[in-house]
Amino acid sequence: MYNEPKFFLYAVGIFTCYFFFGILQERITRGKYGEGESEEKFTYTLALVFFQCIINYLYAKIMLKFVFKQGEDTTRNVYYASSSMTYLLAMITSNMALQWVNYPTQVVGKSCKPIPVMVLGFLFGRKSYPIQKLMFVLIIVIGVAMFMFKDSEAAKSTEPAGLGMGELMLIISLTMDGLTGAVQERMKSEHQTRSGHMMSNMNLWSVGYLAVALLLTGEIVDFAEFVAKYPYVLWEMLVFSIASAFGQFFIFLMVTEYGPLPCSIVTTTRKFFTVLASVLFFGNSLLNRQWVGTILVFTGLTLDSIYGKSSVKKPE
Ligand SMILES: Nc1ncnc2c1ncn2[C@@H]1O[C@H](COP(=O)(O)OP(=O)(O)O)[C@@H](O)[C@H]1O
Repeated sequence: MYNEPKFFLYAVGIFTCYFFFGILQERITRGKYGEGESEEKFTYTLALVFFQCIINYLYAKIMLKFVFKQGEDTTRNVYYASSSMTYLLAMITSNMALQWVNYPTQVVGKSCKPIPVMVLGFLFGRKSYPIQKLMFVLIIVIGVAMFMFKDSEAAKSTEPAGLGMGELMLIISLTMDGLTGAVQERMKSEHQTRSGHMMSNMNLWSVGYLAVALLLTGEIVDFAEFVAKYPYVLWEMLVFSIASAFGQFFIFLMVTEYGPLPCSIVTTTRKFFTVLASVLFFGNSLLNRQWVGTILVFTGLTLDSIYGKSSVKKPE
């Protein structure tokens, strides 16, 4: 699978778009608005995701109309309704986790994603994997976590060791990622849902949920006041959402053609390569632990690409 040109193309698409996505996201959410006393931060997660989902939806619709004609969609609405809810909750809780844990901890936590995707895919997605696949995925995840883990940052954390709110948010987020994958697995096997349909419908449902949430929380009012003061933030949000739409397009191609598990392996590997590239780019050398992590990631990926192909249930 990994050596198929199409898989490689989708992976490169995800790597490239999410690279820009990350930069733009940081610019918006960590940027400083205003001067001195009146300096403010951007705290409008719901509004940002709302905007993002609208652009994702429009992009999917445009692609469906002009580029990829994907015919009739027979997918049950309950699948779209539930997977978009879990997809949103995964994004929101992983954002919320940042209030309690630092960014590196969040990334390490979320790099375990392939594990809940496998486990919940098995429990609720009617998908089973050979045991060796589970082993290879574990090797990759342990490698990524070892590579990313920052002893110094973790030691500095003000939170007591163990399960705090941040960890709880990450666990909820990972569970939601796993459930999203499980429902997508069902759409794929029962309805052969195509990428454009899945992307447009999941984002449309999400826009609906977010509209309600924006009204109920009153965030819409605060956000409108913020935009009135700093209108250029809308422009930044637009560029960010376009990067998101391009990236998500490849994500949905990957999910519908290869499945949520390979997709989560690619997105996890992407995070690893981003950090590896930045370490090397800035001329830093790898710590011993990071070398071991790197070797584990490459070993896991190689083994998975050679021996991890088959899924037990689904005839290819
Ligand atoms: N299976 C999926 N279905 C729909 N969207 C997904 C899926 N996997 C990832 N995405 C989208 O891609 C974004 C980035 O995913 P990822 O790189 O795994 O990071 P994280 O989940 O930690 O934010 C997610 O926020 C989500 O919008």
